[in-house]
Amino acid sequence: MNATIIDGKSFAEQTLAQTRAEAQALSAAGWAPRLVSISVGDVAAAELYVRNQQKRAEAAGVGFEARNYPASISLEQLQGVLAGLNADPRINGIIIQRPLPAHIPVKALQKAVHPLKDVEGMHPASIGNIVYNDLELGPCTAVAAVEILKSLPLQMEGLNVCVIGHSEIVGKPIAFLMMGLGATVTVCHHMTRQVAVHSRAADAVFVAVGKPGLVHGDMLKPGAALIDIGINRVDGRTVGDADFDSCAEVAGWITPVPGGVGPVTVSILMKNAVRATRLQMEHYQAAFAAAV
Ligand SMILES: NC(=O)C1=CN([C@@H]2O[C@H](COP(=O)(O)OP(=O)(O)OC[C@H]3O[C@@H](n4cnc5c(N)ncnc54)[C@H](OP(=O)(O)O)[C@@H]3O)[C@@H](O)[C@H]2O)C=CC1
Ligand SMILES: Nc1nc(=O)c2c([nH]1)NC[C@@H]1CN(c3ccc(C(=O)N[C@@H](CCC(=O)O)C(=O)O)cc3)C=[N+]21
Repeated sequence: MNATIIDGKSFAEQTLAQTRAEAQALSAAGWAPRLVSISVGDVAAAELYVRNQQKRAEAAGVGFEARNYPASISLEQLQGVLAGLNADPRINGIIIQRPLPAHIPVKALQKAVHPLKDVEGMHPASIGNIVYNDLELGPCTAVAAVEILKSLPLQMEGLNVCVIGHSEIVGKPIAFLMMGLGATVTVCHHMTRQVAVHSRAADAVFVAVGKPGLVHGDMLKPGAALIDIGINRVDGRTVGDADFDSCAEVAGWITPVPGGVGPVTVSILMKNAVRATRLQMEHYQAAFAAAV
């Protein structure tokens, strides 16, 4: 094996330690950070994520409440729930777990989360801000994947990057973040003719598709960094989108699954929760100062 295995757990711990200190300071000021997670219908897909969020929130000193709504709930009812959470000053962040049932349009729901409580960075306004390189509340998974790459001894300017998968939540924001850092970005998806042609030319490959074994060692340039974002359950085990063994032979660095991007994503979510709480406190203080 050639690749250095990137330790996402210890990376996440560093971020969490900082977040814990900030959460304590906010709590002392009467602004204890608090998150609400909303799952609708089939909760299995996001269950692991929610469980890890709950655990990490407790460790970071962030309040956490997981809510499940039945698949029969309407968009209007969910918008009502969100309006209540937006208006509640004790709630500082709202996470809408994906996937949602087919009758709930995800964009309409994300739009109903107040932008200051959008801890996953998925409100159309937050997504739009990425184009302006304004990352106050960036989308956690994309930010996590990019922060991992930034920690490697590679120069981001001019780096040839291949992103496989172009979802709104992962692939597209990664492409924008990397462009913002000066990389040259190629984005592949299910209509791309030969993904291997693009991935083999890249110094860094991000993969977020949801297909185990999609990326093989022969699709990589020797020494490249491989950031595997996929989370798949196969025979009761969690695996990524890369065939780990063959990729580790060729890559210079590789993120394992589990223990790679996943824990870092959760730590960025907690960081965003603290940041959102601080923004809300400042917003409130400014409004109060203007009123007196
Ligand atoms: N670690 C973490 O924190 C997170 C991990 N994940 C994981 O990442 C993976 C992707 O999630 P998500 O982005 O939400 O998934 P989506 O299903 O929304 O998107 C998958 C993307 O992969 C593309 N795709 C499908 N088949 C191929 C192919 N053969 N070659 C290249 N691209 C292809 C699709 O393209 P098209 O639209 O054109 O079909 C689409 O853009 C999942 O395993 C998920 O569990 C997700 C979020 C967070
Ligand atoms: N709105 C929304 N945002 C998401 O980011 C989102 C989502 N919905 N729906 C579900 C997927 C999946 N996902 C995971 C993130 C981290 C781990 C994680 O922490 N995994 C650990 C543990 C794995 C294990 O123990 O098996 C690891 O990779 O080491 C898992 C899964 C986020 N997703």
